[in-house]
Amino acid sequence: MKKKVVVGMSGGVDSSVAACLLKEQGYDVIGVTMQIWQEEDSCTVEENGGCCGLSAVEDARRVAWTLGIPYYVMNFRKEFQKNVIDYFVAEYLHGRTPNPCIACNRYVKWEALLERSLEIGADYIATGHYARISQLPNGRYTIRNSVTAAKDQTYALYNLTQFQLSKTLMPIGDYAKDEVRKIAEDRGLTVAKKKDSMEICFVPDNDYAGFIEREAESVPESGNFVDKNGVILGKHKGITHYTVGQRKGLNLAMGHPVFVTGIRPETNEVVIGEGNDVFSDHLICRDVNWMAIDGLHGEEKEVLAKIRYSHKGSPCIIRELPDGTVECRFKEPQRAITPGQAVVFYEDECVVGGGTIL
Ligand SMILES: Nc1ncnc2c1ncn2[C@@H]1O[C@H](COP(=O)(O)OP(=O)(O)OP(=O)(O)O)[C@@H](O)[C@H]1O
Repeated sequence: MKKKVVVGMSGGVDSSVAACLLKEQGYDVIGVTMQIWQEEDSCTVEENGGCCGLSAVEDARRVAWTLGIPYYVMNFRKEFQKNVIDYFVAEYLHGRTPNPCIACNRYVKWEALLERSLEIGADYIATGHYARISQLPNGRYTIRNSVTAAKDQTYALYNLTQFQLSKTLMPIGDYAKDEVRKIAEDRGLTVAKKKDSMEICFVPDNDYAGFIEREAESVPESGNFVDKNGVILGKHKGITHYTVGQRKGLNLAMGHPVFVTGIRPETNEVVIGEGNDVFSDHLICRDVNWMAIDGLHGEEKEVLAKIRYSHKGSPCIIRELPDGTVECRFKEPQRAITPGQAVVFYEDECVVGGGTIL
């Protein structure tokens, strides 16, 4: 009997081609668009990057019709609100810089969608992510870099569980973006030339602070910019406007470039320093999800660590601390290690694991 796969269709070219390739490989394919954020009738592709609005649904439906596969829209707004929006707002209010795509992947795209897909008799779910899933000789599942380094999305997928990986297909990871567009064009899929989506789909114009002010129960108040000795340098607009490493928009005339080096929610202070103060050669992370290995078992390990989505990765040694957190010592100091962001460890292009920077 044909294996059944639910493909998460965002109306973009990548997930459309994922559905198309799986159909051609002989799977019984079902297309699903998750409604996760905006109201259906108030949202356009331009506004939200095409992840869940009416035009995304129309595009996905048209592709499903062209491919001759069943297509459904499922409501995941509650799951998205709780696991992504509430977390995003709370992290900023605590002076951290969250990565909502990682939370969305683990808890909404995988936990919620996989659960519902299994309930309707599917064997797998699939997405149009630029990453490849493999099973290692030790039996564990891991995620390997996409063949297209520029599109690689492994960083945002480090938090998937072994069970989730064992039930997932990512057929796009073997292709370059222009190959994906070519496949779409050859098969007559109307989304072949569609623009790529923005980084965070639910924040219009990248205005995080404005979004948080609309979502949070109370608006963050103005407070002091201080130097590392506590000397007051000026007034800030509220801690949610800042992230570690930030230089622009500080409105501080110090006569030389200054940067945010820390955020102190307990005293409502933003700490300011000079270029050198933004560099550090170590970090500690919590809630580590191991992927290629099942833990360090008291050993140290040399890996490549990425400290943000756009970071190219830097060599470091990791070791587990008695409280279960993991320490990461870099060979070279790194710029703007930011609490709340993920650190993801790689070995031979495979995700070893990752956690949240403290
Ligand atoms: N609202 C949604 N409903 C169903 N699946 C989704 C949705 N949003 C994203 N996905 C799935 O997650 C994958 C990665 O999402 P991302 O936002 O990075 O899109 P993308 O790389 O622009 O891909 P696409 O071209 O398919 O939009 C998509 O390819 C799709 O499979």
